[in-house]
Amino acid sequence: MNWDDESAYAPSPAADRLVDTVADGEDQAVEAALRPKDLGEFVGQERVREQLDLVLKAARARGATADHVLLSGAPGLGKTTLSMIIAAEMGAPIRITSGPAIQHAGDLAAILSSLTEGEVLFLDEIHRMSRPAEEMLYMAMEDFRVDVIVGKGPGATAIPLELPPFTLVGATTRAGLLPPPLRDRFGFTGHMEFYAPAELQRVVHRSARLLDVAIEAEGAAEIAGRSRGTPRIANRLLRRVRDYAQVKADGVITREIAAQALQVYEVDARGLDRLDRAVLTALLKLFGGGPVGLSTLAVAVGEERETVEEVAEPFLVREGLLARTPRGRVATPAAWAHLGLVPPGQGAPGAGQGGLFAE
Ligand SMILES: Nc1ncnc2c1ncn2[C@@H]1O[C@H](COP(=O)(O)OP(=O)(O)OP(=O)(O)O)[C@@H](O)[C@H]1O
Repeated sequence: MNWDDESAYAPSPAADRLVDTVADGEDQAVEAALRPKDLGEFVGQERVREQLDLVLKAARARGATADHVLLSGAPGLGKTTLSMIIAAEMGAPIRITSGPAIQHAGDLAAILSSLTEGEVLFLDEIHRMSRPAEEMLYMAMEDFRVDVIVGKGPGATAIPLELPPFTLVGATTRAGLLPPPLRDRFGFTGHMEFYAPAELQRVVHRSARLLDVAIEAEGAAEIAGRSRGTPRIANRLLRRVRDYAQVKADGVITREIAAQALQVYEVDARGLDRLDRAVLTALLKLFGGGPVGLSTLAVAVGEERETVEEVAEPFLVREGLLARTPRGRVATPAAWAHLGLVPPGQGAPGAGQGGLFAE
């Protein structure tokens, strides 16, 4: 994706998917209530948690401001939550902004110059900051100083401005997009992984308790298994299943209720939704499992090329259901199994075609 392109900021055509990783309005309204408040409450991410715990404890023992922290990982894995925990653990206030909101170096200078000593500055999508702002940030991170340019042209002068020590917490979906000079200025880098089902089950239990929802262990496991390794999706599915349990049952989320509810919302046992299944079904049924070109596949499902490539495929690839090869998209044996279809030539005699088109 070209980050300088205005269209990159437009909502994704699949933005209202229940399994979308980006927060919608409803998510934002409830997420504040569901965020863990300290490292002890933060589920999973053992390595990052343990290392961060050491960094923060050491800073506290020295009476110093914590080193700058870079958090990388997919949306909805808890980067914002961790930044708030860092501030809370350091007993410091937090300021939250994002790369796209800082288009001019002056925007950044205004924020930096108003920070108080020890404050945490959370910069989400740090890879989308403008180049001049990025260059100003280098100096601010290293020397706690910025040069504010006053005037224009030959008469312009740089006025140095001292900053109080602060902790920058940068978040990015792709650490590889950051220029090395910026990456190198972080004292600690934590890579957030997708969550294991057992961890998501704990997230669901915790959220259910906070939302005052009755849930059985197997109900939480059912939701966790369909949440694509992402707490934000787990919390969203939990809210939809809660609605279903209230309307169709006695309000208690059991395994059956969770499965029935998510069938209504078309999120299958592995977390694939209608779009994912449409792509996979076309690949298997129309193209015999591939290889097929991306454009052809997109036409077959009636979606834009970009939607298939950027919205549907990453999860299918991660799940080992689809492979991107130089000759085109190819389904894996797991894809056939997941949709209950038999690859051509592998069925019982006479079952090939029937299996291919079986539901
Ligand atoms: N480890 C965790 N334990 C419990 N809940 C979590 C955890 N990580 C995330 N959550 C929950 O998931 C939701 C999304 O988390 P958060 O906003 O921190 O993600 P993010 O990585 O910052 O996403 P984005 O990149 O879109 O800003 C929050 O409501 C939070 O409560």
